[in-house]
Amino acid sequence: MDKNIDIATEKRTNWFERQFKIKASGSTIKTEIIAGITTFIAMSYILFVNPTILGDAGLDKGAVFVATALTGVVGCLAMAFIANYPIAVAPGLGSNAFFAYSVVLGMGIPWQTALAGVFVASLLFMLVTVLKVREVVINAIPANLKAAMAVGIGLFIAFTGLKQGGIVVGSAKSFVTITSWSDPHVWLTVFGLIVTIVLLARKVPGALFIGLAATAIMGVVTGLIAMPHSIIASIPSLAPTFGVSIMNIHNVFNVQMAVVILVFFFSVFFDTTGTVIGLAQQAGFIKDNKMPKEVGKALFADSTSMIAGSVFGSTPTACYIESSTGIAAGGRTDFTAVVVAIMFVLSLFFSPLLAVVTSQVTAPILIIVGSFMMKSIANIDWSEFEISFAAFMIILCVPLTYNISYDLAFGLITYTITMIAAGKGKKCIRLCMSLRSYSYYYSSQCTNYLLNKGDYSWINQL
Ligand SMILES: Nc1nc2[nH]cnc2c(=O)[nH]1
Repeated sequence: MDKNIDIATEKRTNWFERQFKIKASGSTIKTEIIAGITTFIAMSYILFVNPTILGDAGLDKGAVFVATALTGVVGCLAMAFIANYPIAVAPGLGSNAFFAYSVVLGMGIPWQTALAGVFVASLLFMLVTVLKVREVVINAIPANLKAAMAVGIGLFIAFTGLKQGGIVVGSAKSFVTITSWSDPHVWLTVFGLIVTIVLLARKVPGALFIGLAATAIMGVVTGLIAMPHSIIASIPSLAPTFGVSIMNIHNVFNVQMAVVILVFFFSVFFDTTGTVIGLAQQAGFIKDNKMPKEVGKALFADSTSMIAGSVFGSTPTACYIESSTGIAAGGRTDFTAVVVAIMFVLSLFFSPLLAVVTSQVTAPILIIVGSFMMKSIANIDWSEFEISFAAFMIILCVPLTYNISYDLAFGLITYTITMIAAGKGKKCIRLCMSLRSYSYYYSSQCTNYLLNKGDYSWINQL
């Protein structure tokens, strides 16, 4: 009898090891669990920040809370079982602020249509990954302009944070100005900002989450935020946002939405590619400076979760840079990502805490994440005027116009003018030609894939 139990346990252990290769990776189950929990703590603020930001755009907060958690579950499991990486996936901070404040409130696009745009962008992302046209996409927009977009969106997010927190206010004389400091809510934002930047500077794991929690507690203690009625409750309904993206797909066929879709697509694509390579480097997965084949699978996993997220009612997903905390804690296998997925499931019962996450509580995070995006400014070639002026126009106009289609248009038009004037017009034309020939080649590849439907071996070749 004991022998039978032993054999059964050994079989289970073998399955577990075959699946997650924990021993083979030089890790232990305990280390992987600790790594998963560490990553989750570092990123869990998104569960409360996402509903607050998307709530400003008119989405139901309870539904977005559930959509965020479910997207995290799908994303982490997809990353674990498709790419086998210890990387967590959830709706990205940055794209949600961009969705709410620029696309919906700035450009006046209904949130239902914007969500349909996220769905189309995620299909495009998946198509590009499956057809392996990574390089074409990477080369499609000049590197300097891509970097400028990230910087501009970073400035935009930080500006939104300053506005939400009440630190920067409107002015009839100078357009914007500093607050009068008479509103105590503004001081709550300042408190949160100071606590969070001190924690970040001291490299405390989960600094953003702890900063958010400290600001919310300070708000409740000082009476600036109402006490929540409870901490645990049943799961809110997903009905207000579920499937809305698909039902509104007919509204995305116009130029304005085409630009929004491209911006979502490009920002997710470059974010995921960059983050996965950075994290794979940290985990020691990159040998001989060769791009690991799992990068393609990670892009596929991310696009899968982005599709799921947009159907649930959430904004584009990202491979979370916070996964670096779990990797630093020793996480080396996909089991780390599975643990994060389990934590997301458990978090579904904590929705009442949403009530204490007001805009003063999220403002410090927006300002800080904006600063994270500034680092791309170093990738812009400031020595060549014909390049740098277009980049400058994009950076300047993203926060000032609140309208990404104008920014991209300003950037591309000034880039074309200055490049032609500098006698480098051929570079722009060559780019268009290569895009056209790639599109012919890959449309035939696409047909092949469709004819081979039912055969999923191609996932291994991503
Ligand atoms: N890479 C990445 N990490 C994040 N962590 C929180 N939001 C994001 C995001 O948009 N991208």
